[in-house]
Amino acid sequence: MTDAKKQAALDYHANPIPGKLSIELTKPTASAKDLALAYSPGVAEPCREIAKDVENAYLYTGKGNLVAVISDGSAILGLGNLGPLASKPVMEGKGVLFKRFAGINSVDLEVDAESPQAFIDTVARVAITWGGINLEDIKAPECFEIERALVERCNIPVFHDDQHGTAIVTAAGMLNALDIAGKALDEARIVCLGAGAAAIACMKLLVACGAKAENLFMLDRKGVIHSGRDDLNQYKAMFATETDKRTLDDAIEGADVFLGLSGPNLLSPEQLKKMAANPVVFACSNPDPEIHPDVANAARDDVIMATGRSDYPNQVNNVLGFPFIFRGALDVRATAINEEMKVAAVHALKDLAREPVPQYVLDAYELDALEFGRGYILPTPLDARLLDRVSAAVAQAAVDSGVARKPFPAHYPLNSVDEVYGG
Ligand SMILES: NC(=O)C1=CN([C@@H]2O[C@H](COP(=O)(O)OP(=O)(O)OC[C@H]3O[C@@H](n4cnc5c(N)ncnc54)[C@H](OP(=O)(O)O)[C@@H]3O)[C@@H](O)[C@H]2O)C=CC1
Ligand SMILES: CC(=O)C(=O)O
Ligand SMILES: [Mg+2]
Repeated sequence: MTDAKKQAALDYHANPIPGKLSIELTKPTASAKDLALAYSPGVAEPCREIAKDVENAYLYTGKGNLVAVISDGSAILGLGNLGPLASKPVMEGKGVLFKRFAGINSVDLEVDAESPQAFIDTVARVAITWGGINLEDIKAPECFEIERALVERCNIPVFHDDQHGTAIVTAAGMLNALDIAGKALDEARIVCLGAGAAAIACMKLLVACGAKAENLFMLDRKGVIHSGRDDLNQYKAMFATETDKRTLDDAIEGADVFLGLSGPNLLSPEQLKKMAANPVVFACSNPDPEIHPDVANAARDDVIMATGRSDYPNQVNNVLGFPFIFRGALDVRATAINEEMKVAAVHALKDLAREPVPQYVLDAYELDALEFGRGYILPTPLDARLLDRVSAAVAQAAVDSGVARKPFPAHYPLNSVDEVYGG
């Protein structure tokens, strides 16, 4: 970013008041009578009802439309471990996206925990407060055990966005991009740079969608993850291949796909030139991709290029997933976000990209035209149809797979966030 853009970003966060979120009141408070309902003595009545039946918390408090965005700051975007407080702008940012795109209220919680177990215990003790938990920017491998333990201990959806949100959006974009390239997922040779939270989940979901394990190379800081290595954790070991390739230079030769979930500027133009025809490059590291789109497009004119950023075409970013996945899950009061719900979200996203783009989206991106193809493999976050398409698909999958505690919402389809509480 230029110095001017960096200053603009700081000004945006600082002015007119610090931060990006505020809390609003939903009930009248103008009179003494109002206060007697909102607080003492009236507030005692819902307390008594919830004590009789915990389900009443959904009726008398904001729990059912409230998601906690929780981080320990150990893997903030691609910036690394900057600690919990430095993660707050990102967590507030996720809250902005929850509210703006799905009408979901959120609180951000930055936890200064001395160990994964301390983090788990802290979150588990306060989990009853919310309708769902979105774990964010927690590094691998700790994130896997943290999510597993919290799923087990909480009876609300617990979802590590960097794993599953990213994997859902990546899989949808990948299916479309390969289709445009004239290639099939089950034949594509895929190189994944990064072997952390996002990378492991993306590769697992791509395999579930049809990618062949023998066509995958995953790399971490030490190079290709192969079966001769004795320094692999159990999550990386699942992707260890029998190969003599050791470096990105070796693995990238003839590859159909490069998926970057690692750090900035790690794929060179020379390496991109070694890929097969019509290469698909998802350089998803934020804020700076593994290869800048301008550099990639200059290196070859047949590349199908995506990044995690909002300021270039083809944004492959979990913002296309988590707001709507939680919307659908909350609206059927799902106890979990399971594989069926994730796959339903993949297909809803993939299919929406093939429909004509509304004029307001073109206006928002200052474009004359946008249609399914190399420069448009996924809907943009500003496409209001995401709210209904993805949420409805997720809600239906929750009902069909038996994790919903309420039927498919009668107030769907959702045309806007103004409709999320029904009529
Ligand atoms: N576009 C999107 O929607 C999303 C993008 N991301 C991006 O993905 C990246 C990883 O995030 P996340 O998985 O949460 O973080 P993790 O800390 O869990 O994983 C980071 C991984 O990147 C690897 N890595 C870092 N530097 C290098 C390098 N120089 N060469 C090879 N591998 C490297 C690490 O290797 P090692 O294991 O050896 O340490 C590790 O496997 C970030 O840049 C983040 O912004 C994440 C989520 C969503
Ligand atoms: C987008 C996101 O969640 C990340 O880069 O970590
Ligand atoms: Mg993240």
